[in-house]
Amino acid sequence: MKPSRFVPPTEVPGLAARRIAADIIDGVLHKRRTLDDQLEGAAQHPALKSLSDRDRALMRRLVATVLRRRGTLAYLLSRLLDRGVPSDAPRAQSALMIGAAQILWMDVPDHAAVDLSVRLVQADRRAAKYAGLVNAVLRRCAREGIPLIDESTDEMIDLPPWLATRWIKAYGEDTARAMARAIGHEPPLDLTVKSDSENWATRLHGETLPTGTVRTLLHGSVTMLPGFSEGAWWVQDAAAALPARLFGDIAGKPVADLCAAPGGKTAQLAQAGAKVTAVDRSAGRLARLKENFARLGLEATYVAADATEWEAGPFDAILLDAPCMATGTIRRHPDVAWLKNEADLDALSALQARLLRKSVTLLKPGGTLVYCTCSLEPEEGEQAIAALLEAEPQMKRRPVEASELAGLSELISPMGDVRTLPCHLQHDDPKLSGLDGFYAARLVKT
Ligand SMILES: C[S@@+](CC[C@H](N)C(=O)[O-])C[C@H]1O[C@@H](n2cnc3c(N)ncnc32)[C@H](O)[C@@H]1O
Repeated sequence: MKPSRFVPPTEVPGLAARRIAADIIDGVLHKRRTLDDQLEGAAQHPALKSLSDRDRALMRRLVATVLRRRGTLAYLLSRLLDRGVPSDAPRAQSALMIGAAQILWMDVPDHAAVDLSVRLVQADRRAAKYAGLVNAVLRRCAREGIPLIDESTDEMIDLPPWLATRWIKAYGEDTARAMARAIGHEPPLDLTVKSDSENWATRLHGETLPTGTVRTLLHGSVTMLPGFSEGAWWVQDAAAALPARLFGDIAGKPVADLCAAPGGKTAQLAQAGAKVTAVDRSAGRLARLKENFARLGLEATYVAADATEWEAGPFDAILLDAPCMATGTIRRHPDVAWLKNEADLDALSALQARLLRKSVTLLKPGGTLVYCTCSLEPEEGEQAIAALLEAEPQMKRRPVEASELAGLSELISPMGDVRTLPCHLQHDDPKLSGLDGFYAARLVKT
C-alpha cells in the first residue's frame, strides 16, 4: 500500500487563527459567503469564539489583506509557480495566499509565516501532498516577492476586471487609478460621536475630521474602546455620515428611514432629535438596530416591512439608503469585490427605482427626500435620480452647498449631489486618508 502523505496536524500557537482565516477566505472565494455572515452572521465560523481577542484581530486582518490584494497575490504566485497554483486543493491555494500576505505586508516573521502555511496544508487531506511545494514557494516569496511585485505596473490589478473597466468609464483613467490605490490601504476606524468630538478624538488617539467624524488608527475589538459601552459613539465611515446631515434641522419632525438597519444613519437622525420610524425588510437586521439603539440610549419606532409595500405617513423627511452593489465600501469590505457581479446591477437598479417612487408617495408636500447608496456605479446614483426627476415632476433637486460639508467642494458633483470617492480626503499620513464611495441626492416635493 502506498504510504499516505497526510500528516495529522500538531496544534501550535497561531495555527488556529490561520486555519480560520483560510476557511473564511475559502468561504468567500469558493462558497460565495460574505465576510459579515462568516464573522458575525448566519454562517459564523464555529471556532471563531475560541480565538483570543488578539488572534481574532490578526485573523480578520489576514483575511482582509488577502482579499484586498488578491490580484497582486495571484500575479506573484503565477510568477513563482511554473505550473500555476494547484487547482485540485483549495487549501493549498489559501495557504499560499495567507503565507505570502504575511511575508509581504504583515508584521509576522517570515519563518513563522512559512511554517504555519505548511502546517495548514499538512492538515488537509487533499492539499497535504503540496506541503513541500508550499514551503519552497513561500521561501522564494520571502526572498523575491517584493521585487517581483514591483515589476507589475498595473495599479488596477486588485480589482475584478469588470469593475476596473466600469470605473475607468465612469470616472476617467486617472481617477479610477487613484481610487484603486486608495482601496489598497487598510482603512482607519471612523466614529460618529454624539458630542464633544475633540475630547473623544483625544481619548481615542485620533483626530476630528472637518465633517465632525472622529478618525483613529486603533485596531482590534471596538467593544473594548473607551466610550463604546456608555454609547458615546458608533462606527460609521465619514462618507456614510454625510447623507443624514443633508436634512438640516429636523428636531421634532417625523422622519422615515426606509432601509434603516443596522442603523448608523437612523442613529444620526434620532440624535438630531427627529421622531424616527426605522423600517427594514430584514427582521434580523432590525433586531441588530434595536440592540445598537439600546447601547446608544436612542429611541425610534421600529417596523419590519418591505418599504415598497409599506403604508404610513406622510412624513416631513425620508431617508432612503437603498440596497446596492456596495462597491463604494470595498476598502472596508474587500469581499464585495469578489462576491458582487455586474449581472446583479439590473435587479438592484429596479428595486432602487421602486423604493424611490414609494418614497415620493410617503412624503408630505414641501418635504425632503435624501436618497443615497454606498455604490460607485452611476446607475445606482446619478442615473437613478435623473430617471426619478423625469418620472416625478413634483420632485426637484435641492443642490448641496460646499458650506454644508465643511467647505469640501470636491465631494459635490456639478449637479449638486454628494459624490465621495475612496481617493477623497487625502491626509499627510496615507493611513488617515480616504473615504468610502457614496452618492447622495437631496430632493424636495413641491
Ligand atoms: C445599505 S443597507 C442600510 C444601511 C443603513 N441605512 C445604515 O446606515 O446603517 C440597506 C438595508 O436595506 C434593507 N432592505 C432591502 N430591501 C428592502 C426593502 N424592500 N424594504 C425595506 N428594507 C429593505 C436591507 O435589509 C438593508 O438592511
